[in-house]
Amino acid sequence: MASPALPALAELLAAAHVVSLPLTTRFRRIDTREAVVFRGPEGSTEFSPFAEYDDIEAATWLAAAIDFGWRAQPSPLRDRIRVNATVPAVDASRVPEVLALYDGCRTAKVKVAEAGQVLADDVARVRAVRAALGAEGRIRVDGNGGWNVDEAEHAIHSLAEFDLEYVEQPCASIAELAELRERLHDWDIPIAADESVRRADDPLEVARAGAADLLVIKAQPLGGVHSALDIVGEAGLPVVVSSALDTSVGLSMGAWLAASIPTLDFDCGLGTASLLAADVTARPVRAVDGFIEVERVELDDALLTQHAASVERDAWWRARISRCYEALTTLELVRPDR
Ligand SMILES: O=C(O)CCC(=O)C1=CC=C[C@@H](O)[C@@H]1C(=O)O
Ligand SMILES: [Mg+2]
Repeated sequence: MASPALPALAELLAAAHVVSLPLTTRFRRIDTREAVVFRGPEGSTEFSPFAEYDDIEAATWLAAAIDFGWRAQPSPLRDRIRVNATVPAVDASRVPEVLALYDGCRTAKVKVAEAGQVLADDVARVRAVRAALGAEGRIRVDGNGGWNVDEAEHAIHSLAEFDLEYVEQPCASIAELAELRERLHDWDIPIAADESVRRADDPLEVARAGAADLLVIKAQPLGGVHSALDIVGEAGLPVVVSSALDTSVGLSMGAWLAASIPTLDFDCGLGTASLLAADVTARPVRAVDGFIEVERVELDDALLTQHAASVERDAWWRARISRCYEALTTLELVRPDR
């Protein structure tokens, strides 16, 4: 499929606001989230690849921002999305305080396998989540590729008593996921792929390899709503739409994607506005009674000014946008299938 025409770089830069938002809880080893939000002709949109991503990887996130801000979106099939609470790798004693940030969520995703922690930390955290949610609650864990196959097998056996809905990216590689899936065959614990989708050269490889039971799908890393929908259609596996720790604008992109997927059986990881201590809109996309609304987000000028990034960071992001824009014109060489 040919890429739609890009807006001019000058138009993108003129529409851009670079912000730095404090987090309520340390997550992915960061305390502030930097993002660029834009007022596009179709509505507000976001570009917020993590700082360590190179320009080629970040260019796909820019394609997503352009898609959502400059291109008409599919008609949503639902007007609200059920979301999960996201529990960072905090001490078990902090679990009630973190869960309290998510109004009415019946599902929690718990970070495990954090560098510098041990399995007992994970077990204590997941135990505290089960105690807080009760028997009806759904618990999934996310290892972010932090275990090898033996460690993952051992950890999952230790966590199985808490009745896991699935385990997200327990190991880093597709080959490891496939082996672990074999070993867990009799345990009936599904494996979800996240990094093996969003950071892979080919997001469908993990599905083709039969290395996962479901896919975690994120709008920005997959090039936007249209592109992610194509991937979901081709993968033929159940999916969970999740955030990239976006501002409410990026979350609205994720919500739009989730609302456009015909079958959505899992609660989505789009409740993460609760991890931000500030946002770019007066009406943040936060869980109410366990759901977020599917709607366009209005940027708030006062908040954009209040949380504007420093002059240096603003210049860094604008230079990054310019380089990614340049890379977008050559991206087809990198990903010939899209
Ligand atoms: O899925 C969720 O519940 C929230 C989003 C989330 O966990 C993540 C957002 C951003 C970066 C990732 O490290 C992380 C993830 O691994 O899924
Ligand atoms: Mg993940």
